[in-house]
Amino acid sequence: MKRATIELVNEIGQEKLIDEPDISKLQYLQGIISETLRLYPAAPMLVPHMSSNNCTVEGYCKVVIRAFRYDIPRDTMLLVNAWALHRDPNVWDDPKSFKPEGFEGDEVEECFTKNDIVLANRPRLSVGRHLGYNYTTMVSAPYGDHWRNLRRISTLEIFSTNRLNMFLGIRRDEVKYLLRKLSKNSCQGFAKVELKSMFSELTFNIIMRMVAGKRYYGEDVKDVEEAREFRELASEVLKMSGATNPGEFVAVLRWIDHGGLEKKLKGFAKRTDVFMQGLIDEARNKDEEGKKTMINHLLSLQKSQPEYYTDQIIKGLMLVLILAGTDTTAVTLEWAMSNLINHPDVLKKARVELDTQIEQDKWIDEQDVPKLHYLQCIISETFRLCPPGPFLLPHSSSNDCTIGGYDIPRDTMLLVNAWAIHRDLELWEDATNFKPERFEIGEGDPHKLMPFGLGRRACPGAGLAQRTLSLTLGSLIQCFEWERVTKEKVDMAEGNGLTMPKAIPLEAMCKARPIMHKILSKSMNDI
Ligand code: HEM
Repeated sequence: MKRATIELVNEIGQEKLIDEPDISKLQYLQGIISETLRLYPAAPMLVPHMSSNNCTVEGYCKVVIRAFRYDIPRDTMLLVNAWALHRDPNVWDDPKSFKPEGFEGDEVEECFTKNDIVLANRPRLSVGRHLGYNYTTMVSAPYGDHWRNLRRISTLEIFSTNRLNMFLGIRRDEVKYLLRKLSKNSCQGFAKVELKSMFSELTFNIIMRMVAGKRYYGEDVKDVEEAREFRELASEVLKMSGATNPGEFVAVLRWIDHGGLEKKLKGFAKRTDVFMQGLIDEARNKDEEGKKTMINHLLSLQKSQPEYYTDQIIKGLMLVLILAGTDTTAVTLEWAMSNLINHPDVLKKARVELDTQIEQDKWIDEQDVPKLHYLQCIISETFRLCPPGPFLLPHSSSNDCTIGGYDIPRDTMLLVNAWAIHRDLELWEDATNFKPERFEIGEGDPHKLMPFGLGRRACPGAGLAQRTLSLTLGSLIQCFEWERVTKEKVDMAEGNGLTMPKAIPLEAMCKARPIMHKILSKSMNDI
């Protein structure tokens, strides 16, 4: 009580009544609430869950220091004993005592750690100032109430299971466009295809159809001029968002840029803003309430809460989805296919799984994915060896802190070398080889694989990315035979860029399998 009172007086003063925006400053008060919920959870067994399909529950047991995996049949009731977990002596020090300060220590798990809070900030880079509407978008905003608000909006209005299910039709439709394009010359025999640009078109079309209901790449583009402008902007935006002034990372190099990057970013941000505003105005003028695009949805919320859902917030959200949600997924698909083509045995095993788990002649659907364990392992192994964000995104310390025994001053930029952690010989057996099987038996500590980051600032789009990856990769394996263009293995050299691209875009030989003819013969609505 005494410590909480001192914190309140220090952070708020004696005259002012506490208000909700003050809460983020009151770490000890939050510790008291967390500690109360730990010892006295209001729902000790949570609420019963029910498995709607056969599934596997995987985890890591700290008591016996090994991973476990249980096969659970459909219609099983699952009760989570939160009360017992909260008092487990293998997880908590002195579990029966009431100690709010435990939530300040580094030893406490994941999102409760002090470092997770201290490092949930972002450095103020030029990209965030110009393209990120002066650090107000979800990616660039400092840790605080505004950022929390954006995460809340995105969790509820964009990435909720309900919303993702609503957009399933778009993902299926776009994957079908891809399959059709690939099968153009490959129905009679093997044909050479360049996959990088196809994956890029797929992910841009998926995101832009979700955001604005527009297709800007490939066939069936409605407004050719608007699409051309978008494509030009998109390719520049991706280049620019990865652009950094070396001076922002190493102070000695500040002289290098002379303001060149700043100037470019400024002009470019203006053009992007005009384009996004155009899309919002168009949706507003048409007032298509029933149309289920993200813009329409956010505009309907704007009507009831105009102070919250301003045009700028909506444009920021659109931009973030385009920047963070396209190239990342496209690059992962390209690395995954490169790995598969270099490992025909893995490709074969994945196809056998698809052919046995999915009814004959039926095209894979997102609902089939939980049955496709090996496909999931291939995606995890691709993330391990080829993380699209090798350094995650830059974090910044909002206070002095200690990381692994090092004293780190406030406002230090932190880059996490996920690429190196994913190949650390102490963490992974046979670390440099592509072996999806390692994930079949569980790979120990789940935190050592971090393609989406960890903690508060972790990627909110992971669910959407996983769905798109599974459906696309599953379809490519199910519908085509794949071979290398030459006898040589696919070159796996890494190029430069914010999202780690392949240095040489992937080309491969593909031949349509019989199921492709069935898919092509059905109309979009039948499949
Ligand atoms: C394979 C696909 C993807 C990968 C590997 C990936 C990876 C990441 C990583 C590493 C971060 C930074 C985490 C950190 O700061 O520590 C991040 C942040 C973010 N990602 Fe993703 N991402 C992917 C797809 C997506 C998609 C599809 C979307 C949305 C459509 C998305 C939206 C975001 C946003 C908004 C952030 C910023 C979160 C914040 O700062 O609060 N990502 N992502």
